[in-house]
Amino acid sequence: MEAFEKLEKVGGGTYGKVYRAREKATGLIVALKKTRLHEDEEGGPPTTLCEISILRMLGRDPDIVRF
Ligand SMILES: Nc1ncnc2c1ncn2[C@@H]1O[C@H](COP(=O)(O)OP(=O)(O)OP(=O)(O)O)[C@@H](O)[C@H]1O
Repeated sequence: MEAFEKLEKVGGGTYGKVYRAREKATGLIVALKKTRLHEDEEGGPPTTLCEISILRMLGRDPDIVRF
């Protein structure tokens, strides 16, 4: 999170908030999604892991971040 500067909130879904943000190193404007993580769920919430795995599958698009 320290690598990004939050600019403003652009939306919110069931699982978290989405911010317009700037990557400090490159100046790139990105959508930053902050999800609620529950410490008692080992490895993270299933819905968040599912979304990350789908984004990884789409990872060849230059507009989608790589994990
Ligand atoms: N890449 C993006 N660029 C601009 N706005 C975005 C982006 N991603 C999300 N948003 C905004 O944030 C909102 C919430 O997105 P998020 O992915 O958290 O939830 P959702 O999938 O829309 O809803 P839910 O999780 O409830 O099904 C979106 O409706 C949209 O307004």
